[in-house]
Amino acid sequence: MDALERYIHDLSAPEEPLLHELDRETNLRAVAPRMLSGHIQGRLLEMLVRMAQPQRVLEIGTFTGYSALSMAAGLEEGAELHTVEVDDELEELAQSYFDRSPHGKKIRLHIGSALDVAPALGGVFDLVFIDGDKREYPDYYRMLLGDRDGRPLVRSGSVLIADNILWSGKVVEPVARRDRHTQAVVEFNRMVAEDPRVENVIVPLRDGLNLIRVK
Ligand SMILES: C[S@@+](CC[C@H](N)C(=O)[O-])C[C@H]1O[C@@H](n2cnc3c(N)ncnc32)[C@H](O)[C@@H]1O
Repeated sequence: MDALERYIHDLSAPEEPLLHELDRETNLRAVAPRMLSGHIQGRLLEMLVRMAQPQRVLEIGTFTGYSALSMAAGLEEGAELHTVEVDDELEELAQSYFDRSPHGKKIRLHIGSALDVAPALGGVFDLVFIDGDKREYPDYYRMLLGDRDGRPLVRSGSVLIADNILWSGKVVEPVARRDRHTQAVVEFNRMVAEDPRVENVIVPLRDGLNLIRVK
């Protein structure tokens, strides 16, 4: 961690001990621990949830549960967070941390692809954190806005937060060098920027967040 990063960490709200433990355990046990949101992004997600006061949150891509627990900490009592993970091997670890957290009872963990699970949950979501497979980002967006089956999963005023939308800077590489992940992230960002139904701003925190509000 460089001096500026250390400064940011030291002068932001500290990481909850349970989240610190989850970060460490993820680093010991998970195949790609870098996928975890981490202290500062987790605190930002918590803050955004606290400000938007959603009653119903959807997360696409639970991984070990760090971002779900961060968002749940910002949720009011009675509000709920549905988090969807396609890899059933992650279920036990994520659920064990949800069970230990005072905010865990607000979280419902679903195993399966969000493209199947989310529409089946019914209703609309006030806030969505998109953090699944980058190659599927355009499909997640179509699903959420109702462009797949005519039934939107969001409403006017809903907030979408998409992670990794700078994809380690590869989004500005020449077209010929782009792999499938990069192509999909570039397509997603363009879809959002050209969609008159939403307004958005890209925040260059960590690997980039696209903050999107449905008009
Ligand atoms: C970047 S990680 C999520 C990190 C987590 N949100 C956090 O901040 O700690 C992406 C996760 O999405 C999952 N995933 C990929 N495709 C998915 C899909 N279609 N539906 C649900 N989860 C999916 C992967 O298995 C992986 O665990």
